[in-house]
Amino acid sequence: MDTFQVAVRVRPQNQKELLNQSKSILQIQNGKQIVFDPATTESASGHVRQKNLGFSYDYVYNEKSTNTQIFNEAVNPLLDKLFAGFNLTVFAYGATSSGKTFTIQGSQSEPGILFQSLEQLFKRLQPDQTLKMSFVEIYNEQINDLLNTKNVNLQLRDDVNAVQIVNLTQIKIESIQQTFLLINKAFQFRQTQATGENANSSRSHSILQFDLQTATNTVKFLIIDLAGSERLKRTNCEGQRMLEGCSINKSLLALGNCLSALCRNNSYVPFRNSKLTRILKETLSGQSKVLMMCNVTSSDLQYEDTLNSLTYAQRATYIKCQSKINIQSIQLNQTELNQIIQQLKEENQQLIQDLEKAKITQHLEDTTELDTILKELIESTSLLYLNQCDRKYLEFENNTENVKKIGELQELEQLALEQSKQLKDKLKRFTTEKAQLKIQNAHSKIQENKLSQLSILRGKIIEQMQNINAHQKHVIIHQQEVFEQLSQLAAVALGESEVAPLIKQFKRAPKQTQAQQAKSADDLMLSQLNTQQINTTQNFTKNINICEPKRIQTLEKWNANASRVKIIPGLTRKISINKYEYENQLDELTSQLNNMSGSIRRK
Ligand SMILES: Nc1ncnc2c1ncn2[C@@H]1O[C@H](COP(=O)(O)OP(=O)(O)OP(=O)(O)O)[C@@H](O)[C@H]1O
Repeated sequence: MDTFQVAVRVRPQNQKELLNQSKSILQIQNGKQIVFDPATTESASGHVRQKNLGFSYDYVYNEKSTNTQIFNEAVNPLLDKLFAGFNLTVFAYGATSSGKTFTIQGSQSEPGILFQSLEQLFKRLQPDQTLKMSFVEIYNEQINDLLNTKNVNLQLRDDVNAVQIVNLTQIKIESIQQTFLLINKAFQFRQTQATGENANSSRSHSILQFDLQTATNTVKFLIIDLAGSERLKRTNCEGQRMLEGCSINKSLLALGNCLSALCRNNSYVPFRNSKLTRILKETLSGQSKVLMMCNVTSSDLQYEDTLNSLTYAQRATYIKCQSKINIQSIQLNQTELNQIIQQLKEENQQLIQDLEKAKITQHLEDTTELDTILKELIESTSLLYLNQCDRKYLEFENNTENVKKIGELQELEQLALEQSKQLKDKLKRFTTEKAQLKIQNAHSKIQENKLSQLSILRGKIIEQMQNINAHQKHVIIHQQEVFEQLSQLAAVALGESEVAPLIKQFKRAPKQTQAQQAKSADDLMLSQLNTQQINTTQNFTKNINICEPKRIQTLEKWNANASRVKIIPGLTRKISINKYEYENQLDELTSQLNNMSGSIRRK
């Protein structure tokens, strides 16, 4: 049995996915293999992508698989190992709303693997063994005690082999009922919020630990429900939710980096980069049996997320660490000894096979390592371009509310950039012709990703520009009409000699700009957004206000006549109004013009 096992679970499509008639992009081939975007798939948008990527794992579960089936096949055998003296960690990974919490906690009718494990723990517990429990969450890089809510922001302390959480509450548990109550209460304190994708999204990583103790030995069983990896755009998160999202993504990226280093057997593994990876150091460095439950949906609405999760999980399958039995001073009965002997035999067999493989296929291992690095490079550059394009679009929107998001995206870009740089450095040692060819292919793929992200960005910007232009065009046409009416009224109030130059200036302005600036149809349309024209309009309305006394004078003269007819040179319409209509119209038109100028400027 491998020390690090990976199971993938595909959840049934949810209401949103069904309503959108989304297509399935996953094809489960057997209990161990899955094809992403198989050759026959067509997405909801009709666009055929067909990456046709095959992945294999220790277990693959489909939409109909139940928590009980998963527990019996993947978790229960690991509990044997726990009782034989091995530490054990089960963690759920996946995008937001992919079903992690459902797998761990389950529902009333379908208890998750946590509750099923608990039943087994109590069933197998020997009189000389005790069980203790602790429960924390990591929220925004802060560790909070879920068994004592006053105990927040706990610190970590490095011991020889493990990292300890200082002042952590540990409660001795003696019955299932007592433990259920404690856990259910603790869940209420866990940070959850509604996001665009999940009405009850976990915003923290939760780590539940059971210590199985005898007089001489302690083994640990960790059940971890990670917060969902998320693309900030998809979850529509802002403010606090967005900060949480960034912190979640950062710690998951740190975990991914540790997994990569482990699968390449690097001597240095960057555990210290996040609280999550510091806590998991003991688990991941071979002192624990590990089951990673990777949750995904088959819907093509989550195309990128599913691909990312499957790739992340695939990387974990390369980890070949040897778990050590957790011996302090251990007294084992015959059955336990037999189990350990069997375990050691299996591992020994595995080692012999690995050694043989290593001797014969040294260069193949190099190729595998190169493949892994290139795969990660493609992933991290894709993430980089995605973030860059998201940021560029926010910058284009030029909205003050975006400033914070832009800063956060820049931070993520920086991380992805650093990771890509490190990976590129690693590529330098692969110098054979075959390796160079692979590297060249990967670079073409990276370039392709970049171009496709840029073309999406370009499409979004053009669409937005067209919306803006259509709006501006409409406002300008309307503005000209209003201006014309206003000119006539103003001429009555101010006299033609004062108004005529302003009218001339107003009418001439667009021609100058068009001639100077228009290079294409788009430019021509944009040139109508004429600052000079707006300025003239504003001056014009200002003049009318400044000339208020003159206007009153004119109006007084007007009293003598009940109505008046006037034609202004250069304007086509006649006006025939009385004093009150005149005043009302002038006020209304002036304010309309001001509003429109403001509207154009804002756009
Ligand atoms: N296998 C499944 N069968 C039925 N319903 C499921 C399954 N998996 C998930 N769901 C439902 O999908 C929704 C989202 O699942 P869940 O909350 O477990 O996602 P999550 O990955 O924990 O999300 P987040 O990271 O946002 O906390 C829930 O309503 C859950 O009941």
